Amino acid sequence: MIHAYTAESIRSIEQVSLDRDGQATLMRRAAAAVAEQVLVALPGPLPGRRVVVLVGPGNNGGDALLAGALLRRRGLAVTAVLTAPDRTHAVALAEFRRRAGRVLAADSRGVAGLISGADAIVDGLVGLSARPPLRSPMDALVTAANESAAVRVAVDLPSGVDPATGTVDGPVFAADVTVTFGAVKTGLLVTDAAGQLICDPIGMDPADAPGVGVDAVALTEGDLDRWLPGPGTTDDKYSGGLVGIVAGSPGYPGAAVLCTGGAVRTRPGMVRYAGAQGGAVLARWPEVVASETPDGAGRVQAWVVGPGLGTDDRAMELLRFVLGEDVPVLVDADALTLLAQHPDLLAGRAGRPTVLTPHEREFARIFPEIDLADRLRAARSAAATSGATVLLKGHRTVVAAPDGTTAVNRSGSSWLASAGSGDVLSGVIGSLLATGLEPWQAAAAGAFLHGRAGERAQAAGLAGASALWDFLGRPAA
Ligand SMILES: NC(=O)C1=CN([C@@H]2O[C@H](COP(=O)(O)OP(=O)(O)OC[C@H]3O[C@@H](n4cnc5c(N)ncnc54)[C@H](O)[C@@H]3O)[C@@H](O)[C@H]2O)[C@@H](O)CC1
Ligand SMILES: [K+]
Repeated sequence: MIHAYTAESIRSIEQVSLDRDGQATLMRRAAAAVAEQVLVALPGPLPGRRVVVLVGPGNNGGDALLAGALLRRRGLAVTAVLTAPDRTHAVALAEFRRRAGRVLAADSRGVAGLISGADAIVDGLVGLSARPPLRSPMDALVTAANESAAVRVAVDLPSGVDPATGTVDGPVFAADVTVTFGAVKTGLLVTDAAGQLICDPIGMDPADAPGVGVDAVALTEGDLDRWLPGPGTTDDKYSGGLVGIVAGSPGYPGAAVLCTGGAVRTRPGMVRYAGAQGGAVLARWPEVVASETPDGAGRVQAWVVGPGLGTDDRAMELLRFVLGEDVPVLVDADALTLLAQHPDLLAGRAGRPTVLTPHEREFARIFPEIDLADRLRAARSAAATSGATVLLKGHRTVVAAPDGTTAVNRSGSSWLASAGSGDVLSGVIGSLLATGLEPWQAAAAGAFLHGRAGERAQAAGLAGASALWDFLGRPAA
């Protein structure tokens, strides 16, 4: 699991190391970590390779200059472009000059050509103290860097990203690799500008800083192995999780099949389908037990309601029934539209585990007063006000529990933005809810599995939401 921290927490963690090791040591370690990644990213003979280091006025620029000095020692041709020559980190600049690095002011002639012809660009414009949007000349340098074919390496954070929220306002350095120090900043989980994320402790340890807590997490494969062990010899269909699906309507029979498939392929428990599309569901999933209505379905340990359900009176009746049940309920798609029209339904579930899985348009319908610009804050405030766990879909899906526990999903590809993909996700999360995972765990693990299935389907050259089914299981060792 990746733990991420607010910028304020990072500063507290950093302070402990600063007091112990001193700033010069931390900067040297940071610079070494950055230089190493530039070398990794530039295969082949190194002497003469052209590196441009973009240098802002703070310590982030200092790290970048010291990394540039190390690269000079390896024989690379390094030019530092200074955005504020009179406020540049003096010690780092002196070291860079001592290694015969070339120094230019950002407004010098030839900077644009250097950037476009570089083999690697190191972004040391702004780090932890960044307050986007980037001001001139940083904005223009970042735009030029993004147009270059060079490998882009960000120091601590891609400039243009808000460290706390991951939001972007204006140009942002589109990093291939981000080398971050001490601990991951929350914004790095949310942004898609960071590329490959490498966290070098440089001697910092969150455990050293009293009172510092994790702000958000991102799951990794190991978490899934821990949370979802394979079935044991004493397991039966009940211990594997028994999920009920209320989905599909005459207009959208496919949603019932897609959603049920997500559940069938996620856990080895049992899936019940309750609704009018039992014929279509059973034709594809013979292992499912189908009934006409949820009240006649028999025992379930969690319900999923909404995909393709429609928004007519019948759909409303089904939603009312399911929300009246005591087991965990996941509300998706058309059922979210109905919830937006009848907020009382959710209020009536106080204390019973509920998961909402809106995309941004659905979210805006249910929570019209919440600003979506900061997706992390939006999901958190929706969870706090509704009492439900909220999974806000997006390129980086965010899951927030009512108590503020937050996960950001880092698996997946844009391939997942296809029709029916969300129906599969609901089925996946429903089956995880039925195994007894906490709602935020089920939602976060479901988003991870779904994203990973998207990556694997894409790698196999397959498209269409039903392709996800075959890739939800544990990858073969
Ligand atoms: N404190 C320490 O001892 C260490 C700090 N480290 C580095 O230091 C960085 C933080 O350094 P600083 O606090 O000096 O600040 P930064 O280097 O992040 O930012 C420098 C300055 O940029 C300006 N700025 C902010 N937003 C801007 C915008 N949108 N447009 C234009 N200018 C903007 C501000 O005046 C800010 O003070 C970390 O990200 C990391 O790279 C590392 O060297 C590890 C040790
Ligand atoms: K940076």
